[in-house]
Amino acid sequence: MDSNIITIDGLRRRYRPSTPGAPAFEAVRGVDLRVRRGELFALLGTNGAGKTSLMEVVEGIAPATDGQVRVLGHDPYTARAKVRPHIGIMLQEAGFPTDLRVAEMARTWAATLPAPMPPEDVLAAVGLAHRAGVAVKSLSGGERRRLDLALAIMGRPQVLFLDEPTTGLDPESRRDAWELVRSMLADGVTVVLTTHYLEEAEDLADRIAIMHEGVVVAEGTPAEIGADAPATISFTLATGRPLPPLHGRDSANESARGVRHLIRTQHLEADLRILLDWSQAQDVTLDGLDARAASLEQAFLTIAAGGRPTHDLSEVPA
Ligand SMILES: Nc1ncnc2c1ncn2[C@@H]1O[C@H](COP(=O)(O)OP(=O)(O)OP(=O)(O)O)[C@@H](O)[C@H]1O
Repeated sequence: MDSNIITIDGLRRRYRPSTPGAPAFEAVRGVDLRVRRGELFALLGTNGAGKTSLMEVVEGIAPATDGQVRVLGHDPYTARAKVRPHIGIMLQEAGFPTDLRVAEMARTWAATLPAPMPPEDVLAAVGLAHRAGVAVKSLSGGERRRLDLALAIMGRPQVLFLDEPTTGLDPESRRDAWELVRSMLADGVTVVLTTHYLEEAEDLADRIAIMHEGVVVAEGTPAEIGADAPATISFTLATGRPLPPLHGRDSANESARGVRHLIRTQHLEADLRILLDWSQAQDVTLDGLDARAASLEQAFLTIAAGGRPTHDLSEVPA
């Protein structure tokens, strides 16, 4: 059996211009991705990177402008009837009728599914059992996200798409949602997640792709992506003076309290040792010294700043 449950090749999505004659906008600009059976794949990116535009095509909500997408072996748009019974979707904006009560909403949704889980069990799983009799429109933002999640998992999907599932949830509810997602993974469900919470991706994801301006600029396990990013060392010197030779690159800025140095390095320990030996020998203080290992967050910030982690790390030899 093919281990890839989703394949995406050369995907492009263009939006028609809102005014005649204006150029079309290409939100997804040639993306190739593979999602393996049973994994959690997280799609990250800056605002407007094209994540939702891509997800909508993979979910079968919108057609591709160009390229090929297969979900469970079918085109999710043209073969929607074959794909839809096996996928669960939690959109950013669900937009369901808000005057129904939570339990009615859950039962109504269950009636549309071939083999639903009992609605009461699903509401309990997302921590909404005590709100079953409340009108959906009266739920808080976080409670609505939980109801969205309940509806997405109710049909026992093979593939679950979660578009920013924990936005608006408080930290405890977020952890509860993660637990629920983990239990879905343990049951063999494949999960595709978009999120702005890097720790969520770092915690849950087997693999991650980071999008920027319509293309995937980094892909791998959280550790692989983080490892491509530089570690950083920062400190302030009261008076400007040349630093000793380092592996990493220094950028220095004048500040009210002296000169602020930011060193980006692939050799954190070695550079830190050089700096500490140097500061002791020179009898200077590294004020506000901060050293951070490479991380997914660093990789993301490098990309958001317009760089690509694997292309932006040329270092000067010590
Ligand atoms: N219907 C549309 N018509 C024209 N442009 C659109 C349309 N929908 C989205 N876009 C543009 O496409 C780009 C990608 O949007 P998209 O919503 O896919 O990004 P995103 O990565 O999901 O962003 P965010 O993290 O902010 O939700 C943005 O520049 C957006 O303005």
